[in-house]
Amino acid sequence: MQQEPILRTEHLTKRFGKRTAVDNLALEVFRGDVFGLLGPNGSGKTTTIRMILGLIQPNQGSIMLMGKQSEDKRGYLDALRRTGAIVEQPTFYPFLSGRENLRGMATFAGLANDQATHARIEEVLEQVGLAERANDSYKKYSLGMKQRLGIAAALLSQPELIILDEPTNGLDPAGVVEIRRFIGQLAQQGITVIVSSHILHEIQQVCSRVAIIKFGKLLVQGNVNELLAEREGISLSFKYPEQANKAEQALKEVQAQIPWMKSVTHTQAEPGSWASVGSPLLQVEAPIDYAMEVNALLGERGIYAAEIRRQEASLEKFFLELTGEDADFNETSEPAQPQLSTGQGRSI
Ligand SMILES: Nc1ncnc2c1ncn2[C@@H]1O[C@H](COP(=O)(O)OP(=O)(O)OP(=O)(O)O)[C@@H](O)[C@H]1O
Repeated sequence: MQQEPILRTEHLTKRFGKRTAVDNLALEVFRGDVFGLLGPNGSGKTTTIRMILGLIQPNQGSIMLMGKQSEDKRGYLDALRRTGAIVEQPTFYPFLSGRENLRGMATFAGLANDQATHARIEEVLEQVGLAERANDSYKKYSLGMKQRLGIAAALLSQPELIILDEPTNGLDPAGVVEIRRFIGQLAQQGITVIVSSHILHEIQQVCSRVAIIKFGKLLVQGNVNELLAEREGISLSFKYPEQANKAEQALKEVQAQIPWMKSVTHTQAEPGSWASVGSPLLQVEAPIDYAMEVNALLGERGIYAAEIRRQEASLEKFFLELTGEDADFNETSEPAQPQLSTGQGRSI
C-alpha cells in the first residue's frame, strides 16, 4: 500500500546572511509516523520546523503539508490549523494552575469559552497525565510536567500532526523516558509526530522513521528498522586465537558465494564488550537470522565458537559511519567543508 505523505519538503533552503542554516532539504513524513528529525546543535532542526510552521520564510524550496502547498497561503493555513507544535517552551503564567493556563491558551488559540472547550481541556490534561495536578500552580511543576503542559496546549485543537522541537531538552533520564512513552501514546492515538533532538539515543527507540541532518543537509532518511537491519551483525567469540583465525579464513573463503554475508572482521573484545576483554572475536556483517548458517559453516570445518551473539546496530554507530565523527551530537564547531556535498542525502 502506498503511504500517504503528511509532509514533504523539496529543496528547502534558509540562509541567514552568509550562513546556510538549511540546505536543499528533502524530507518526507508519512501519516502515522513518529518521525525523528535528528542532528547536532546548530544543524538546522529548529529553522526547518519554523519554516514548516510558517514562522519564517524559506529562501528557496517548497513545503507540502497535508496536501497543501506552501505557495497556497489559504490552504496552507488550513493545514497549519490541523498541526500542533511546541517550538520554544510556551510562556505559561507561573501563578496560575495548569488548567487555568490551558484555558488561557485555548482562548489564545481562538477556541470558544464553552462546555466543549472545557471538556477538551480535561481530555488533554488526562492525555498528558496531568489531570491530578491540574490545580497546582505552574511554578510547582517539574520540567517534565512543564513540557507535558506545553504538549497539552499543542493538543487542544485536536491536531492530526504534532511537531515537538527538542522536547527532552533539560530533562533528567526519568523525564526523557516519560516524554518518550508519551510520544508513543500519541502515535497509538493516530497522531503523526515529528520530534527533533540532538541526542540520538533519547528518541531513537520511539521513532518509526528518521532524518539525520548536519549543517542543514540531509545525511540519511528512512525507516529506522530498515536502516538498522542493514547494519546488524553476528558476533562470535572464540576461546583461542588460532580458532578465530581458522574461522576467519573459512568464512572469507565462502563469502564471495554468499550474498547475505557482507564482511568478516577479526577483532578482540574491548572493555565494555559482552565477551571477556582480549578474547578473539569475529564480526560477521549479516542479518542475525543467519547465525545458524554461520555456525553450521564453521561446524562443517570442525571450528566451534565459544559464544554467538547478535551485534546490535544503533543509529549512533550509523551516524559515526556516515560522518566519521562523534555521535554525541553536542559539538557545534563547523568544519571548513561539510561532509557530504549533495543536499539529498541517502534514502531507503
Ligand atoms: N535568526 C537567526 N539569525 C541568524 N542565524 C540563525 C538564526 N536562527 C538560526 N540561525 C543559525 O542557523 C543555524 C541552524 O540553527 P538551528 O537553531 O536551526 O539549529 P538546531 O539544529 O535547531 O540547533 P539546536 O539543537 O541547538 O536547537 C545555526 O548556525 C544558527 O546559529
